[in-house]
Formats: sequence, C-alpha cells, structure tokens
Amino acid sequence: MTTVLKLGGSVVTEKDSPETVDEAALSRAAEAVADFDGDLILVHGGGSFGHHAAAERGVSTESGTRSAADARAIHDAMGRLNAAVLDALHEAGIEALPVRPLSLASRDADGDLSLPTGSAATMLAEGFVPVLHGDGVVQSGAGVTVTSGDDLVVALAESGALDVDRVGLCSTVPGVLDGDGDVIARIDRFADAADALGGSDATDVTGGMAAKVEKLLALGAPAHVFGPEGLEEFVAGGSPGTVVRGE
Ligand SMILES: Nc1ncnc2c1ncn2[C@@H]1O[C@H](COP(=O)(O)OP(=O)(O)OP(=O)(O)O)[C@@H](O)[C@H]1O
Ligand SMILES: C=C(C)CCOP(=O)(O)O
Repeated sequence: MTTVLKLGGSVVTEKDSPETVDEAALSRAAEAVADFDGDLILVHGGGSFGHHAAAERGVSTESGTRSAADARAIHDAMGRLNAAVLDALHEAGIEALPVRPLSLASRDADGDLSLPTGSAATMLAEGFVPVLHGDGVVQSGAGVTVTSGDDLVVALAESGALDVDRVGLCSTVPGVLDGDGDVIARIDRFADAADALGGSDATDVTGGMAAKVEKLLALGAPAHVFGPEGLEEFVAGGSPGTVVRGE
C-alpha cells in the first residue's frame, strides 16, 4: 500500500512573491513527513515558481506553447523549487529522488494524462521517496501545457501498479471551507461544497480548490485536504481537515 501526499505550492513557497521558498514552512513540512512509516510518494505544486513562470508566458492547462525556450523556463523554474524541496527532505533524513514530469508524461488531445509509473514504483521498492511536481508536459495538438500536481496525484492514485490507498493534499487552508469559513468534514458530491468553492487567491494557472475537489471525487481512494497544522496527523494515519470520498 502506498500513500501519495502533495505539498501545495502555497505551503512551500511565498505564493505572491516570485521564486521565493518559504524555508521555515518547508523544513517544518519535511520534518513532519520524516515521521511517515511506509511507502510514500510526494508531489509538490508550483507556488511562486511554476505559476509565475507559466502566467508570464501565457501558458496554462488549456493554452500551450510551441516555444521550447518557454517550456524550459517553466520546467527550470519548477526544477529550482524541486531542488529546494529535495534539499529540505534530505536535511530531514528522507531518501528523496526527483521524478520530473516533462521528461516522462504526456497528455492526449482531450487533456488525459499518461504518467508511466515504473520509475516511481522501482524507487519505492528500493527504499527511496519519489518526488514529482506540477510541470510543463507535452500535449497532443497543443505543444507544452501545464499539468498540475493535483493531476499527478490523481494519475498516481489511479495507477493499479502503485496500490495507492491514501491521498493527502496539504494546502494553506485547514480544509475545504463552507460559506461561513468552517471546514467541511466530508464531501461525497461536488454539490456538497459547490457554493463555497472558488479558485485560488494567488497567481494560479491550475484552478485552485474547486478543481482539486472535482478531481479528488473521481478517485477510488479517500483523499484528505488539510493545512500545514494537519500534516503530522495525516502522516500518523489520521484524518485532518476534509475527507473527499470518491466512488
Ligand atoms: N471553499 C474553499 N475552501 C478552501 N479554499 C478555497 C475555497 N475556495 C477557494 N479556495 C482557495 O483555494 C486555495 C488552495 O488552492 P491552491 O491551488 O492555491 O493551493 P495549493 O495546491 O497549495 O497551491 P499550488 O497550486 O501552487 O500547488 C486556497 O488558498 C483558497 O484561496
Ligand atoms: C504551474 C506549474 C508549472 C505547476 C502547477 O502545479 P500545481 O501548483 O500543483 O497546480
């Protein structure tokens, strides 16, 4: 059994200032993750690295680029963030290795993602923690578009070979919030939260919370949406924040 955990870009970076890592939050998260016992795949988001680089070049999940220079600029920005995340994980004693989607994944003309999982599976078997990230990914008919870390989480969770039974999305909010700002304990249908769901309050080309909930509802495994204060509880096997139960 494997757990997939996404550290939101808004947690590990200062999302409003370009290419700024939130070192304190990142090292707290890495120390919490170090207590996990079992097979773990990490994914991180773009935060102030990927989203700024993509938005500056007019690239999004829908709108692609055929400029290799633009695609590399987005990928390189994510590479700088990935290196900072790996450094913090190593510092916390985690044997983490990068798995970089631009070189591995593709999307078809409908946007459906193919993510070969052999390298992540073999890393797990050899005792490593694979670390993926939202990235520019080549898409049939569109050049290179943005693939969110949330979509990678879904692809990993749906891959039978990895046997994923738990998913966690650690964002800056303590869960999915209702209209009064309270955490919704459980979401079974999009309608349970539709009124309160909006996009992201920062530069974000991949859709914020509404898009997250929609994707998580399609999963077979339960998914937990929580804030940094819930990370230790999730790592220990608990259910902080909101549980989104798929089919
Ligand atoms: N009902 C809601 N409940 C909680 N958050 C919401 C809601 N509606 C909109 N949001 C926004 O969604 C944001 C979380 O999505 P966002 O994509 O920014 O997070 P992330 O995954 O941490 O970042 P990144 O996409 O960089 O990885 C919150 O910061 C909040 O602004
Ligand atoms: C903007 C890029 C390149 C990655 C976006 O990933 P996300 O922050 O997980 O949505």
